[in-house]
Amino acid sequence: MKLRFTKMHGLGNDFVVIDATRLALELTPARVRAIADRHFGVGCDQLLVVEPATQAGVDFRYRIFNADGGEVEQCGNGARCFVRYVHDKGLTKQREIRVETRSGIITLCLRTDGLVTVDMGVPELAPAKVPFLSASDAVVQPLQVGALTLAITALSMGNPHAVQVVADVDGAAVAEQGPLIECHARFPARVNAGFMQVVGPHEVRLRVFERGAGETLACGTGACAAVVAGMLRGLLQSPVRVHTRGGELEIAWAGVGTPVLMTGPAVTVFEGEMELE
Ligand SMILES: N[C@@H](CCC[C@H](N)C(=O)O)C(=O)O
Repeated sequence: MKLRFTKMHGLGNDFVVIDATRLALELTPARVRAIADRHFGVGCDQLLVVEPATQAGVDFRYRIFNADGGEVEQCGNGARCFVRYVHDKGLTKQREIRVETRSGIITLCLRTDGLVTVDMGVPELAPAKVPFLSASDAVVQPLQVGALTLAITALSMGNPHAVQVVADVDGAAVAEQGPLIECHARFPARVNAGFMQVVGPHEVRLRVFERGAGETLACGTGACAAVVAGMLRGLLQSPVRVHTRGGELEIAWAGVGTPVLMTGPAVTVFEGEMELE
């Protein structure tokens, strides 16, 4: 079966995007892994699928698959690419759309300056909602990783995040700690591991070891989670400029119980056709 796709990225977090609005597409984990494979497939951190909405008052269904084949709840950089894609492909003329994801409805806005602002929803702080196994709801919690006790903030941006503050993000043990945190027994759904260096009250540097994809050049939900964690810890004030290895995002948050707003670019790289077995 031949399948048309578009290659996109948000700050180097790269995606294969497929229009399944008029196509019944069976995406098994093995098929997703084959598409995402950087040597034998197209290559991407995540596969994004555009589907018709299944409920009233929503424009599309937005599905997200990690490179490891697992379907997940949310992807921030992907959300910005999603609105650019449906607009560029003529699937909608609206610059503001509402899309359903596994973790609820989010609103995406393609601005006239080309940047995209996404209302990523209200962060979940209760450990059970992350999910994070903990009897305490303290903002900073100890997490035993090998011989180290890390101080993490666990929260959900629709998907699970564990954020720690580091002195120097370039020297952070992302490759060593990332896989151990991702699969830590206290995160039953696994977790995205963020390493944040605070530069000032409105500026951080961030690296994220993503669940199901490894370290990516940027993680949109990771940037939102880092800013929420930093604000809850009293280290940051909104808005915050987040420097990732792939570029910059601006994150705004008015505080507990309010949604996080993420603004950044969305880029189309090329179009193609692949053989899907
Ligand atoms: N790159 C994404 C997050 C993608 C999903 C994540 N790896 C997970 O498993 O939750 C982003 O930009 O938010």
